[in-house]
Amino acid sequence: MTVCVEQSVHDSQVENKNHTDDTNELVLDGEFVVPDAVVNGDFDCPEVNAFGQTFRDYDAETERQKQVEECYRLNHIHQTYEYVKKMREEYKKLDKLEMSIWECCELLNEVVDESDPDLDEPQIEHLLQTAEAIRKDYPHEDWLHLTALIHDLGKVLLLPRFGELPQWAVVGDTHPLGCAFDESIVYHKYFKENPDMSNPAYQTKNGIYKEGCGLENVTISWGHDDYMYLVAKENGTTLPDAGLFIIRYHSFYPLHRSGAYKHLMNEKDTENLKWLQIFNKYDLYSKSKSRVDVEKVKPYYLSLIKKKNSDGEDWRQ
Ligand SMILES: O[C@H]1[C@H](O)[C@@H](O)[C@H](O)[C@@H](O)[C@H]1O
Ligand SMILES: [Fe+2]
Ligand SMILES: [Fe+2]
Repeated sequence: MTVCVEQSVHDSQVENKNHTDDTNELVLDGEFVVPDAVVNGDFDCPEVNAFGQTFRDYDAETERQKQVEECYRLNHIHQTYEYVKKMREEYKKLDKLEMSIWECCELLNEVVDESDPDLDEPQIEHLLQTAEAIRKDYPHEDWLHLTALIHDLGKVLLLPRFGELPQWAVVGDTHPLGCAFDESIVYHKYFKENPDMSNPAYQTKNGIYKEGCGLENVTISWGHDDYMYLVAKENGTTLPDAGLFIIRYHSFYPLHRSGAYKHLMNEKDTENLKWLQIFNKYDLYSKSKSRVDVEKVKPYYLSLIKKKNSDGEDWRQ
C-alpha cells in the first residue's frame, strides 16, 4: 500500500528548497500501521513559535538570535571528525550516573537550549509538549509517545553531573563529519574556520564514505541525539528501530528537512526516515508558551516507562 504523508510545512519555513524531496511517499510493507492522522493530515502546523515569530527563522534580528548564532558558530568551528570520535568513545562508557527516565526528565527543569530560536522554556516542557501533541493525533502509537518523551534527554550533558559540556557540544542541528558540509546546514559560513576544511579527503560529496553505506556508518556531529541513542541502546531498550532512529537523527535537519546526504542512506534508513518526518512536525511545531500540567500527565508517562521495563510486553506494532 502506498499513501501520501502530508508534509504541511509552510513554504517560508523550508530552509533549502534546492534538494528535491522524494520522501513524501510512504510505502507500507513494514510492521507499522499508518495512523489516520498521517493519511488525513490532521496536524495543523501553527504559524508562529513561542516568541510570536515564524519557526526556524535564523535571520530574525533579536537578542535570542544572537545567542543562537553564537552557539552554531562555536559548533561549526569545534566539531571535527576527531572531536566526535573522541566524545563517542568517552560517553559510550556510560559511567556517569544511574537514574530512572522520569528522574532524568525532571533534571531537564534546569536546562534551557541556547540553539533554539523557537523556545526558551525549560526542556521538560518541550518533552511533554511534543509527547502530548503526538499522543493526541496518534493515540495508539504508544512507542512514539515514549520516544517523544525521551528524545531530548541527552541534553543532560549540559549539567555538571554529566560533564557540563558547552551548549555547542550538546544542542542544535547535527550534520555529518568526514565529507563536505552541505549548504543547507544553518550558518554554514562558520565552517570556514573548522580544521577539517583543510583535509581534502573530507571535501567531496561522499568524503570517506561509500554511497548507500547506511547512516549508522556515518559520523554525525556530537550532541544530545547520539548520546541518548547510546544510552537507550546500551540499556537494552525495547523501543522499535524507528524510535531509536528518531532519537538518533531528529536534529539532522539537513537530511530530514532539506534532503541532503540521502546518498549515504541505506534501505532501512529510508523506511525509518518516514517516521522521523512524522515525528519532526510535533517536535518542532508543538513549541509554544502554553505549559503542560506535569502532575496531570505524569501517571500516563510513568505507565509507559514501566511498560518499557516489563519483560515480555511488546510495543503496539
Ligand atoms: O535548536 C534545536 C534543538 O537543539 C533541538 O533539540 C534539536 O533537536 C534541533 O535540531 C535544534 O534545531
Ligand atoms: Fe533535540
Ligand atoms: Fe525536541
